[in-house]
Amino acid sequence: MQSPTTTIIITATIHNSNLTPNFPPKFPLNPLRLPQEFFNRRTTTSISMAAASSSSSSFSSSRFKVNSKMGNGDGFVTISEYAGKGGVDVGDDLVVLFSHLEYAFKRIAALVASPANSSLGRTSDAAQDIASDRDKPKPLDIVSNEIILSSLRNSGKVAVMASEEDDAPVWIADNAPFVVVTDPLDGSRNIDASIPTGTIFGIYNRLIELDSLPVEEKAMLNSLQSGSRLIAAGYVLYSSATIICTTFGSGSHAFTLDHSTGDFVLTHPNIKIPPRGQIYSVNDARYFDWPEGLRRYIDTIRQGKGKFPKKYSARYICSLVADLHRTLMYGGVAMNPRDHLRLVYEANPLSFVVEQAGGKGSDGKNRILSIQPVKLHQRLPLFLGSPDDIEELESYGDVQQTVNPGYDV
Ligand SMILES: O=P(O)(O)OC[C@H]1O[C@](O)(COP(=O)(O)O)[C@@H](O)[C@@H]1O
Repeated sequence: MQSPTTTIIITATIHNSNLTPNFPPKFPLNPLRLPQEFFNRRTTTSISMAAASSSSSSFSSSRFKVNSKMGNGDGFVTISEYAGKGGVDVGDDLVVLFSHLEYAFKRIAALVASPANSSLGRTSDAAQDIASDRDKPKPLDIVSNEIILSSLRNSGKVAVMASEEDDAPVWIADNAPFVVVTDPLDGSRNIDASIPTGTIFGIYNRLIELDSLPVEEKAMLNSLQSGSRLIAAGYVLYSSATIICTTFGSGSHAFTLDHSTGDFVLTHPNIKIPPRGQIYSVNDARYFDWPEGLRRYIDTIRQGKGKFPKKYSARYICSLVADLHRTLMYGGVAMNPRDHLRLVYEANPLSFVVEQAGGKGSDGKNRILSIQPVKLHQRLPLFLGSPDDIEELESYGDVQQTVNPGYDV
């Protein structure tokens, strides 16, 4: 289905005396395997990162630098190296958990890219018979959920996992330090068209003050922590490249899967979302179900009559992680104005990443990370993006879609 990052290795002998003496290149044309000089030029630039902002964090990572000394001296920095003692030092427990998560993400990347699994993207006949709801979990969602659960169990570091695919949180181990919330495979209904999909995850400390409660109760309360208590979060984009974009509370950083080594290597350190973009991302077939304020906002920026005096362009993949990743790179606003996306599994982790990149996450009125979840599968409108764009959008007041008739596609 989806193709993994492609490594082109030029092996042909070129018989053309007009070509420069340096051609053909003696190295594989893999962007993650550029010649040492090239990578050194980029990595010798030290990158300062702001102090961790979450007071509940179990580690402290005041100011730190990423430079060419980090890693194995080959110019590559893996997530473990970045997060480990030579890097930001988030603590051994979190480094171990991440290495197990990475394994799960690689398995899901292989799964969504495998021709053998194309039928898993469809809702099973049995499921179709009992429900017309388009939210019905598909086999790929379920398999991805099991992959993540198995990695979390094997890590020994997770007390409870709450997943969009499960009705209730799964208690895993009594004394393990972390709580993981996840949407294992978002956008899976796009899979038959090879459109990018994603995993979303958030990590909290286990609340030890709840340890004496019955299992079901402590599982639920640990999972309902406010987004402001996240100690790490991120998303994985399964697209032309497989990318983990993550934050430990001190900037957002993206690591790209190098298929030649199986490592996720740091390719986008300290991402900064542009303060304003020129792209809006929304399913605007819903225009006539929108409230007046949102219609006016979109009409205004389309015509270049907003605070930014240029006409905006529209982009909408209908795959949240992909729409957000583009927004982080280019700026603008990605939104779903109806109460469709989940606070615990989607809005909170993604807002943490966006805020750490200098952007904003809002429900149209309030900062997402300050909303206390009251239900595990709570849904809400979600607006993520450049700070100036989100502020302008919020200034229209009436931007949350309350009409939600349910949509077939
Ligand atoms: O139908 P809408 O409102 O455009 O929703 C699209 C959004 O739904 C999602 O597919 C998630 O919904 P599901 O949980 O039903 O898969 C996102 O990836 C996407 O951004």
